[in-house]
Amino acid sequence: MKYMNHDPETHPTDARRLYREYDFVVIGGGSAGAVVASRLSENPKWTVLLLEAGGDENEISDIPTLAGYVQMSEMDWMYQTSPPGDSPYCLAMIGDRCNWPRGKVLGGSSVLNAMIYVRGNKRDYEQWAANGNTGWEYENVLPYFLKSEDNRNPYLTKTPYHQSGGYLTVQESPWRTPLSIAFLQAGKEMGYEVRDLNGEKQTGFMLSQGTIRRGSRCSTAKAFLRPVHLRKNLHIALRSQVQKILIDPKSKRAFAVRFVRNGRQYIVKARKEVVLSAGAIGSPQILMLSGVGPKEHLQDFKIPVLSDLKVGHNLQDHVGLGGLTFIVDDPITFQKDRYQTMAVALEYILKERGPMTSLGGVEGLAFVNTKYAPESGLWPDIQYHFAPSSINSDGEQVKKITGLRDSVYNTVYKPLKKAETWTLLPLLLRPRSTGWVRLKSKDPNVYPDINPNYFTHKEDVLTLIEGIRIALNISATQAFQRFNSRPHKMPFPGCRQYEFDTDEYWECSIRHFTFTIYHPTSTCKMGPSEDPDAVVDPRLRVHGINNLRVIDASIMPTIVSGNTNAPTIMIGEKGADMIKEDWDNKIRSSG
Ligand SMILES: Cc1cc2nc3c(=O)[nH]c(=O)nc-3n(C[C@H](O)[C@H](O)[C@H](O)COP(=O)(O)OP(=O)(O)OC[C@H]3O[C@@H](n4cnc5c(N)ncnc54)[C@H](O)[C@@H]3O)c2cc1C
Repeated sequence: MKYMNHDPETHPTDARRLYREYDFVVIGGGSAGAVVASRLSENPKWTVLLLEAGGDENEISDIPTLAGYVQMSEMDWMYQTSPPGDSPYCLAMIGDRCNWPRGKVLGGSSVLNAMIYVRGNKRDYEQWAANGNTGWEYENVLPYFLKSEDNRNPYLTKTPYHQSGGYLTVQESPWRTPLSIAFLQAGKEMGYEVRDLNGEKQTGFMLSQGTIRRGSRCSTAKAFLRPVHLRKNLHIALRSQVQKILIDPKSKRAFAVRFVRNGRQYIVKARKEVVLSAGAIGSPQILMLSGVGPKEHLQDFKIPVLSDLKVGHNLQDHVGLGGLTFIVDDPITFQKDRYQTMAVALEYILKERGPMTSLGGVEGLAFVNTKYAPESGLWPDIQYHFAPSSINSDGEQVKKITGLRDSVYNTVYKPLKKAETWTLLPLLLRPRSTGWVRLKSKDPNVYPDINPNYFTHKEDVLTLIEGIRIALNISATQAFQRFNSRPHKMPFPGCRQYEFDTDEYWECSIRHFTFTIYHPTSTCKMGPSEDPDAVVDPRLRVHGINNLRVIDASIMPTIVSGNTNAPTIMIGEKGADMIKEDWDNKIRSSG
């Protein structure tokens, strides 16, 4: 028992008896919320309540290669995009709708994600700052990336861009296929550098860095909440779904939160602040239900408007072509039959090594420039995820979680059942097309309308087509030709009328196998009061409302050029520090 108390990896307890009032109530224990709750409760004089709609993570979600199996489980909200309008997408999926998994579990989407650790490009943050978000320049956010980090690759911690000793363990997977080396060699052949893409420059190729610890997933719950599970001033309430933030209409002060737990409704008060960290879908939904959002939209649902803000607008996501598959001859790829064996499982359990530590199957990453990228070459517009597997490699699990239609799977991927395959996912880093999250009902249990509006801007389509052509060039390098790599040319049933490799063929393909790696952001955009689209100010306080902040991926003014988990954790760190600074200043000025 004593050992359990002191083990920094003992799971936090689900608080049974809650106080009526806390200094801070944090809504959502995801990538950002877990960080915020952990950091705020460092002050022993403050009481903090963390409300999380889901339960706890488990042994399955801990295993990196099983990342895809956590989707569509009870840990997943299982959102879907609404069917598209004039700009078609997700046509290869049942009902023309893409699945949008989000974590409904302590640790949030960091429990479902592929664990890839990428910080984005310096210029992303310079752009945020240039748009009025003072304090978010790269030099101001880098210290917060470092503060979290416990990097376990010594060659990286020697540089000024990495740190050890933080809560969040980051490391390369201890295992990889030989094709990962071909991927790096291909990059060199094409004139790119193999470098730390989280370091000085982002352009180039590298082996994936991931949020894993001793071969297992390092979610933000594991990283930031387990080590503080003995703190008396931090209560974590699981299976507690927030319905509304209560805001006094006169003073415009957020003073309490209403939530449902085990079928009962509760109200808990916040003495100092309410912090909303429910993610890019949950946060705008809760704000709108609480009277903060676009006036006309709220009036449609007869919700009294307390602050007329563009909540839910500006939805951004990284989108690309899924299922771009290449075939090789040698038995060196990641196939279910080859790697889901007892020997592999034992290697993972006993040695914390082996194929099961592979980061969601993504072994390599690259950032490259199409002809549309800025001339400096330092702000790439396409990212690749390299996987030594494809849609067919994991039985029908990938088909299930992507929602692929039988007709597509059976004609394009099923014939590859026995083939040795690998995949490149070309992803658009800075999409011009933006979408929205809107209420469908006043009922908090009804999921909102999620419309990413992919490909409404022609430039997005053209850039992605360039990205696909560069991917074909990667397969054509000597590094991959050693394995006789060639593209799988079977068209999607809806694209048979186009000749392979024409622009029309690729546009049709991306509108069919539209693939997101689930990076929705920007629905509660950060910006100064002059910015008509801003929801929160640069200190993450909701415009027009007192004592309410949003701290999660939804505040990004523009999506970062890279995977969004690490930047969201950084936002959690910086947001928590701003709260500390602001309350410190208040005490000083009142004393
Ligand atoms: C399948 C998948 C793969 C991904 N792969 C990667 C990757 O490899 N690398 C990467 O960098 N990024 C990846 N991402 C994206 C990344 O994980 C997210 O950007 C990040 O986790 C977002 O953090 P957040 O704090 O904004 O939201 P979340 O982490 O989603 O947290 C929101 C939390 O709020 C809770 N919540 C929501 N509504 C309520 C409510 N009403 N009441 C109480 N609680 C509520 C949720 O249950 C959740 O725990 C992936 C995402 C997914 C889904």
